[in-house]
Parts: sequence; C-alpha cells; structure tokens
Amino acid sequence: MTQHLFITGTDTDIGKTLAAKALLQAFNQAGVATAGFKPIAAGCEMTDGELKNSDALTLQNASSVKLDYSEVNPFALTAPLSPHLAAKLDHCDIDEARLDAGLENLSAKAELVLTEGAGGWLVPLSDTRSLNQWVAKQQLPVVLVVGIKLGCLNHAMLSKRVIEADGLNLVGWIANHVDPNAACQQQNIDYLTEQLGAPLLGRIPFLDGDKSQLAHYIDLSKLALC
Ligand SMILES: Nc1ncnc2c1ncn2[C@@H]1O[C@H](COP(=O)(O)OP(=O)(O)OP(=O)(O)O)[C@@H](O)[C@H]1O
Ligand SMILES: C[C@H](N)[C@H](N)CCCCCC(=O)O
Ligand SMILES: [Mg+2]
Repeated sequence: MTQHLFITGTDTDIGKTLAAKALLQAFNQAGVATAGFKPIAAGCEMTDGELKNSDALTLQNASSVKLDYSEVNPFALTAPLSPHLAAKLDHCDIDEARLDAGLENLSAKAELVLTEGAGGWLVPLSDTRSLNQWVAKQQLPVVLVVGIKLGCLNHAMLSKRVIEADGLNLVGWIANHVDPNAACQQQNIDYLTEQLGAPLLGRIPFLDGDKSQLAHYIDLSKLALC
C-alpha cells in the first residue's frame, strides 16, 4: 500500500520544500519509489508555454518516479500570494476533486507520495475552505517543518494543536536552521523535542552554498508509518 506524508511548516518560506527534497532523497536512497506532489502552487512563471513553480519543479526533480509537471502540480497559480487570493486573480476555483484525483494518480505510481502544502497549516483555498480540511479528508500523516528562529516555538505549538484537533497524526518534525544568527537554537530544539510529542526526523543546518545533497540530514528510522 502506498505511504503518504504531508509536509507542513510553521510559516511560508521556512524550508518546507528543502525538507521535502531531503525526505524524497532519503527515501530514494532507501530504494523506495517516490512521487512529490505540490497540489497548489502560488507564484508561478510561464516556462515552456506552461505556468510552473520552483517548488513543484524541485519536487518533480527529486521524485524517483518520472512525472509530468501537471501531475506534480495541478493548480499552478500566478501570483505569489495566499492561494485563495491567487486563485481569485486567476479566475480559478480550487476544485478539491482535482486534488483528490491528483493524489490518487500518484498513489498508483509510487510507494511513497510526499505532498507539500502552501504556507502554514491553515492556509485558505477559498473564502470557505482551507488546505487542512482537504488533508483531514485524506487522512494524511503530517510532518511539521520548523524554521528555527525567534517565534518558532509558538508557531510550532499552535500548528501541533490544530493538526491534532483536525484528527491527524503528527508523525514527525524537522528542524531547519533557516536563520544562522538565531539565538538559543539548541534550546529551541530541546523544547520542541520535549513538547511536540513526535520524533525529530532530522536537522538541516544553515546551508550557505550547495543544497543538492540532503538525504544525510534525515533519519528515516525515526519515522513510524503504518
Ligand atoms: N537550511 C537552510 N539553509 C539555507 N537556506 C535555506 C535553508 N532552508 C531554506 N532555505 C532557503 O530559504 C528559502 C525558503 O525555503 P523553501 O522554499 O524551502 O520554503 P517553503 O517553506 O517551502 O516556502 P513556501 O511556503 O513558499 O512553499 C529558499 O530560498 C531556501 O533555499
Ligand atoms: C507565495 C508563497 N511563497 C506561498 N506559496 C504561499 C504562502 C501563503 C501564506 C498565506 C498566509 O498564511 O498569509
Ligand atoms: Mg515550498
């Protein structure tokens, strides 16, 4: 049976895509057939006659299964905004049936489907729906990426509370050192290790240069999937 992970984060721009790439590379090295999914990408550019987004391209390239762009990213929205605003500007409705179909398609092709959200846990898709509601409908196990910086403790604990209130399983978290100057980084990690009640799957240091090889930052043995 296909395994799933949904990658959320404490905010936008805190390293969900980098952590997703690290996880995909770790699974690839373990011989697992992987597919990345970025169901909704806001902030796309016309590339070869098609709207494309850099997160989705990263996931497409890091997947071991060969996938078309549109399979990785069914909703490619232009403006780099919250999806509900970007969709309005593009006169597009985010039809969740298409998200369901996209996930089902990848489930048939891969042993592990890794889905990256947009922004944080409660990001809106429309005036009445938010992405967490779709994740809850799909019952996807959740990995929380914490961008280690001042403010992350509150954001991480709020995310945990709502993920669990949504009836979902927080199966792990990843500490991503996005801010090389953040104070008390180890103390923050110690606090979250204690408080999140989920395994720390890896720590990604601040990477000044090459970000191509990331698998060694992840310990898949910490991940209990059923
Ligand atoms: N550990 C790190 N070291 C150095 N730079 C990092 C690190 N993690 C992330 N970055 C950089 O920070 C930026 C944001 O990272 P990323 O795109 O992975 O965030 P995100 O949470 O996926 O954002 P979005 O909400 O747009 O999907 C990128 O330029 C990325 O290269
Ligand atoms: C455009 C950006 N990089 C992300 N893809 C979308 C972030 C949405 C954040 C919405 C919010 O919580 O205010
Ligand atoms: Mg991203």
